[in-house]
Amino acid sequence: MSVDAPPARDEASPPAADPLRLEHVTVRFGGIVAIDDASLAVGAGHVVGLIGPNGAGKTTLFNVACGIVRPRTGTVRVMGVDRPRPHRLTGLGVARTLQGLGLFPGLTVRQNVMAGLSHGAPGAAAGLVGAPASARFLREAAERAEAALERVGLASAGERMPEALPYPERKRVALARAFVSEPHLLLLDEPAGGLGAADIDELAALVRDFAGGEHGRSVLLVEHHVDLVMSLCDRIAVLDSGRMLATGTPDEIRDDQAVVDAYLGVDVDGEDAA
Ligand SMILES: Nc1ncnc2c1ncn2[C@@H]1O[C@H](COP(=O)(O)OP(=O)(O)OP(=O)(O)O)[C@@H](O)[C@H]1O
Repeated sequence: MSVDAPPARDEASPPAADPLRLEHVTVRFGGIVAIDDASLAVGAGHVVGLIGPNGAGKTTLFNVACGIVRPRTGTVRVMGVDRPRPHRLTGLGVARTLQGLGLFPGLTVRQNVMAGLSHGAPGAAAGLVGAPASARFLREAAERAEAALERVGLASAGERMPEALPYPERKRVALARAFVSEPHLLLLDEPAGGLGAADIDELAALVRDFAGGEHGRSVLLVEHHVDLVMSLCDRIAVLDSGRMLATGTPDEIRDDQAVVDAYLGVDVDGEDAA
């Protein structure tokens, strides 16, 4: 990393077009068709949920959006850029969290969050503690990391090692690492995984706070926790066996018989759909 200051997002000018647009995407792993002609858009200022049964292809489609999986066919546009590589995402105003944690075990909590400001992919975190980063970069990155930690309720955790924190707090460190670059588009893969009800409520508040306001920030949320998706999302897309089964508002998805049959099974209040 050789920049002089952490990347700043221009809050006054969110993207005019959809921050994320996937069209007719097909992904195969050997003989398995993981994604079959699926399309998905996340509009400016929208929170979009991606749900579906185990093995439906949610993480694969998420990884297509992140540039980690290259689809065989289809259009992938992220912040107006065609099929950007993962290392370009931060520079484009995109941040992501992955399933699980993905924290760097040898770095402090603050350094982990600072890594969310680096443009380079491999070795990016090392750049934060090594020679190439300037003193000014490190000072500003540390300040921004502290602000992000404060935002997720971990103001005093910067000097600690992630493995010393309880799992829900480590999940919040991962979220702070995504928030620190002040992205226009946030991609979250199962952020509620392993969390209890109180932590899920806090997560919902943090995502709502991120997406709200006049800045038009957008979120793609892959999640099994249907109540969270229903309460947070403007629109929901439902994948089943790699195909897009339905897209719509939470109410439309809740009432969609094909979705109920394939995935929901019982309504979100916990009563039998039948
Ligand atoms: N790297 C891979 N190699 C081979 N098959 C894969 C690979 N990744 C995913 N698959 C297969 O692709 C399909 C979609 O998997 P994916 O993990 O995207 O589903 P998912 O909806 O995220 O599932 P879950 O909810 O269990 O996380 C599955 O059949 C899976 O076994």
